[in-house]
Amino acid sequence: MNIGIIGLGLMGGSLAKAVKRYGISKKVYGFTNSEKNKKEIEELGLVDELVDLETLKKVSDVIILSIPVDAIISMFPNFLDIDEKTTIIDMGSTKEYIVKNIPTKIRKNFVAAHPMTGTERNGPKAAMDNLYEGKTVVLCDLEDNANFHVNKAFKIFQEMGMRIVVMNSHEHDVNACYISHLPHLISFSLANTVMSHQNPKEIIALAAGGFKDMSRIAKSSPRMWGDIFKQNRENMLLSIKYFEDQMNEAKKMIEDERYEELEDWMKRANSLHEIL
Ligand SMILES: NC(=O)C1=CN([C@@H]2O[C@H](COP(=O)(O)OP(=O)(O)OC[C@H]3O[C@@H](n4cnc5c(N)ncnc54)[C@H](O)[C@@H]3O)[C@@H](O)[C@H]2O)C=CC1
Ligand SMILES: O=C(O)C(=O)Cc1ccc(O)cc1
Repeated sequence: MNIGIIGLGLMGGSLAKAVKRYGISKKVYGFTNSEKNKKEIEELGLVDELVDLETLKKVSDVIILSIPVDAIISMFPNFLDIDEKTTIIDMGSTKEYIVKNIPTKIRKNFVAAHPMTGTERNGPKAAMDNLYEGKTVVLCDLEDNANFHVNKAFKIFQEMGMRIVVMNSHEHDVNACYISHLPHLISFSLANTVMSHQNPKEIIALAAGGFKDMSRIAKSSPRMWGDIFKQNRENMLLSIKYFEDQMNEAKKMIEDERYEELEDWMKRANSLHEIL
């Protein structure tokens, strides 16, 4: 089998490394729309060959889309003439909007996936050797795919040492919102709160582990996250409301000096770690 990867940043570059290491792909082809990245991809030796999109479509048995979630949607028209045996897999962080917009002609070929692994870094230099091993990948709405394509996707992810979870795309987006999208928004908010202070350097000079833990993902790509917040807008708005409710509850208890209640509130938060 030959795999073609569109977008060779953190996710695509790491995937290229994994499929090569496990011998999953005879040859690994890549396509990027960025001249700057081409040089880096070649210097890092991420793929066997960088090709244009039309060539990638012809030579690949499986096409992997590891580009921002709005770019995935913009790519759809390019795939209307692909061979019925070509599998397309997207790695986007949102799923419902993507699945809803897959053209009927390629719906059976298009497997919607979300690897639950990553970092705050982006671009080809962020590609890692062991990003996927032992991690979970969510596959969505598989009832709309042909078995031939589902089996190919299972084979690739299993051979990379991943655990597969199957879920509908709506449920995926609700869960991903609370476990990933809201935490990223909170981290961006915390970073902006500190950066809006009159002397952020003085504050940051005191930063210990807790602040570093909570602000690491505020370094993530605004381009990538802007698309995710847009595509998961409804779930984001609801989760922000619930988060505001918690902040307001804490604020009120501090205002009213109800410190025993505040402790109980924190004890309830501690219990998360009994199930994490
Ligand atoms: N960063 C993370 O931790 C995770 C990201 N994802 C998803 O994976 C996808 C890729 O994310 P990353 O690899 O982190 O981003 P990245 O920014 O590191 O890499 C994306 C690459 O795609 C290229 N690209 C953009 N539009 C393109 C187009 N139309 N044609 C060809 N190449 C194009 C860019 O030049 C860039 O190098 C996104 O959909 C994201 O939501 C999923 C799980 C984790
Ligand atoms: O860096 C981290 O801790 C992440 O949570 C990375 C991440 C980003 C986006 C995803 O869709 C999944 C994982």
